[in-house]
Amino acid sequence: MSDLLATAWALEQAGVTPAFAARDGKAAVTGNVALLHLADIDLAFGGVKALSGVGFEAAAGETLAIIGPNGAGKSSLLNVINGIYRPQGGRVLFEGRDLTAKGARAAAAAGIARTFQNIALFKGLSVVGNIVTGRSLAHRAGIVEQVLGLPRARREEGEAHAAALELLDFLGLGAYAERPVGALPYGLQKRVELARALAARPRLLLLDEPMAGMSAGEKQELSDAIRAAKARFGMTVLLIEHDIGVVMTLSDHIVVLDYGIKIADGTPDAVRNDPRVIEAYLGQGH
Ligand SMILES: Nc1ncnc2c1ncn2[C@@H]1O[C@H](COP(=O)(O)OP(=O)(O)OP(=O)(O)O)[C@@H](O)[C@H]1O
Repeated sequence: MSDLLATAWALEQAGVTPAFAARDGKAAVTGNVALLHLADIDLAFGGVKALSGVGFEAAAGETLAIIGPNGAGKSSLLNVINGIYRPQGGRVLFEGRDLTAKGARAAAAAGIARTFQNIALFKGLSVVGNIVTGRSLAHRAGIVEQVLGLPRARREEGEAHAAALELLDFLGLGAYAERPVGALPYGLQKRVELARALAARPRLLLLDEPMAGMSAGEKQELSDAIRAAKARFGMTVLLIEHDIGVVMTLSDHIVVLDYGIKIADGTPDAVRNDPRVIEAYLGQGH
């Protein structure tokens, strides 16, 4: 454990909020303040060690890619960050708040949203209907009010619908708003999933293999949509991606895992030339 982390934990024990964002004022790669800080994460499934002592920082506003061969622990790491998995060791700090093992609802409420490797949309529901569900966390009216259609619930529903349409227009999906999601081509469904995650107005957006199964043209469109969304909403993006070309053009910062261990952490240029990274990929036949 670093001295800094030990100090922060001691402060927390004493009831003082740890201020990782103030770590020399900066995060490692981009020089911005750290939004997410993972420290010494250990995760095992029975005898299988999925993650061993993994730690890194994501700076506010950067695009961070997690890469590594199959089985390296990438999806497990994402599930630790958004509270689905409870690590056996280590800490997840988001904006200085300890989210470790607090669960997926706490992570979502703190401002972390995600998309899934296999599209997780309601296929029979319209595109706009799917986006409105992405905003549900922001709804303040209770379920009883919603069922009874009381004024605040009705107003919030109207606002959510208008905001969803605006978001769809922004992502070039306005023409599909009333179409059932299941009837759209795969590339458009992936963009709808991005729109749904953005509807929650996250400060950290987790993307699990967003380009999987896409054509070159669809990858380009989704990359452009991610860049445009970042420019408009200013959030931090953390993505898992196998397409190294996409990773190199989209990311400011890359963390490389191999067998559950972090083997590299730096800028695309530094990581691309790292002998350990080259060996990990060549050794696995990538
Ligand atoms: N729910 C689970 N139960 C048991 N073992 C698991 C579980 N999830 C992951 N593992 C194991 O943990 C290790 C890391 O898996 P993980 O899916 O996180 O890797 P990954 O880098 O995302 O792989 P891929 O690129 O193939 O998606 C693997 O050995 C995997 O078999």
